[in-house]
This record gives sequence, structure tokens and C-alpha cells, in this order.
Amino acid sequence: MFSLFYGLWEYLVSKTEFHVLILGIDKAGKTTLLEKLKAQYSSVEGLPPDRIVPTVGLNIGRIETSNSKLVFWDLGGQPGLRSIWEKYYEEAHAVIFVVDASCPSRFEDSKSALEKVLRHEDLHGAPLLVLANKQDLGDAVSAEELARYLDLKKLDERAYTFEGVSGYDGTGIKEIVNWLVDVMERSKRTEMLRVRAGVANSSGA
Ligand SMILES: Nc1nc2c(ncn2[C@@H]2O[C@H](COP(=O)(O)OP(=O)(O)OP(=O)(O)O)[C@@H](O)[C@H]2O)c(=O)[nH]1
Ligand SMILES: [Mg+2]
Repeated sequence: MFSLFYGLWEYLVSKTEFHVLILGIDKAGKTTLLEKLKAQYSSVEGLPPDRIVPTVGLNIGRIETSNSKLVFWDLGGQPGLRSIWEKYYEEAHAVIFVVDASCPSRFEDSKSALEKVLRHEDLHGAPLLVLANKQDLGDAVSAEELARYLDLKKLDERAYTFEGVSGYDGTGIKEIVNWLVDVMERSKRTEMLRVRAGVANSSGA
């Protein structure tokens, strides 16, 4: 009986855990953003920008909000490392795609990388958050301008938004976490991943 009540109590107070994939071409600022997120939402002090090196493996960052746990997976964006991204698609609840908004000469590379990500069936229905990063720089284009360039309007079916952010000064970080939690809680993909995890657990029992 105790275990029944304990199980119910645990179910009621436990926080849902979401997996968020951080993608984007090299030097977009993914790792710097992740460190800023960690600094703002957890007791872990983030690495300062001058100690961050290009990512080769996987960086993991965990934060908690009032009702959810978010696990961020940050991968390297160098051309030779992008083939690794798809290994993480199946388990991701949502995708953040980071673009260096101050570097138009690389927008085309970002656009084709994003299109390839969105074509992959393992990411079917995953909410998408496009970030126009480095807004602290005077020449950065706005999130709206970047969204037009990336032709995000054609993504009607998928839950998506775009936001101007800065991994240096923290602009936009609260807004992106709020949007992610809200959209992942309501997303059909979250439901699908929950059902799949339940099936896997019961068949393993
Ligand atoms: N001004 C400015 N520079 C930034 C910002 N975010 C990152 N940078 C700089 O951009 C460069 C690349 O940052 P990273 O965070 O390593 O980029 P990344 O996307 O993780 O790169 P890969 O790991 O190679 O895929 C570094 O020199 C950072 O200091 C930002 O918000 N503003
Ligand atoms: Mg990195």
C-alpha cells in the first residue's frame, strides 16, 4: 500500500524531462549559449566565452524550471561533424537551430544545413526554435530578417518560432526557455516519445 501511495506521490511531484538538441553550423555560438543558459538556470557556473573551444564531441547541459527538467545536447557544427547530428534525432523533443546573425556570408550554409535537418523523418513533428545569435554585435540582422532569409514561413505544419539572442549578454534566454517548455508540454511529439518509452519499459520488464 505504501509503495502505491509513494508511486502516486512520486508521479505527481516528478518533473517531465525534455531533450533539446542544439544544432547549427560551426561558430554559430551554440556552446556559448549553452553555458549562458546553465549560468542563468542552474547553480553550475557556465564557462566564460574565452575558455570555450570548438565542439568535437557532445556537450550536455541540464537545467530545471518550476515544472520541467531540460537536458540540452550541444553538438559540433563543423562540416565533417554534421553527420553525427542524426544519431540524436530520435530522442529529441525539440530542436534549437543557432545562426550567427552577424555573418551573412554563412547564411546559405546555415540554410541548407537547416533544410537537411528538417527533412529527416526522425525529427518528424519536433518543434523548432531558430535563434539569430550575437545580437550584441551592431551588424547582426534581426530574427525577423533571418526568418525571411531562411524561408521559415513554409514550415506551417511544424510548431516553430524565431528569436534574437546573445550568448554573451543573455538577451532572449528567458524567452527561449519559456517557449520551449510551453510548446514541448503540448506537443504531439512529446506524447509519441512518452508512449514509445512506456512500451520500451513494459516490454523490458
Ligand atoms: N559577439 C558575440 N560572439 C559570440 C556569441 N556567441 C559566441 N560568440 C563567439 O563565436 C565564436 C564561436 O562560439 P562557439 O560557442 O564555440 O560556437 P559553436 O556554435 O559552439 O561552434 P562549434 O562547436 O564549432 O560548432 C567564439 O569566438 C565565441 O566567443 C555572442 O552572443 N556574441
Ligand atoms: Mg560548440
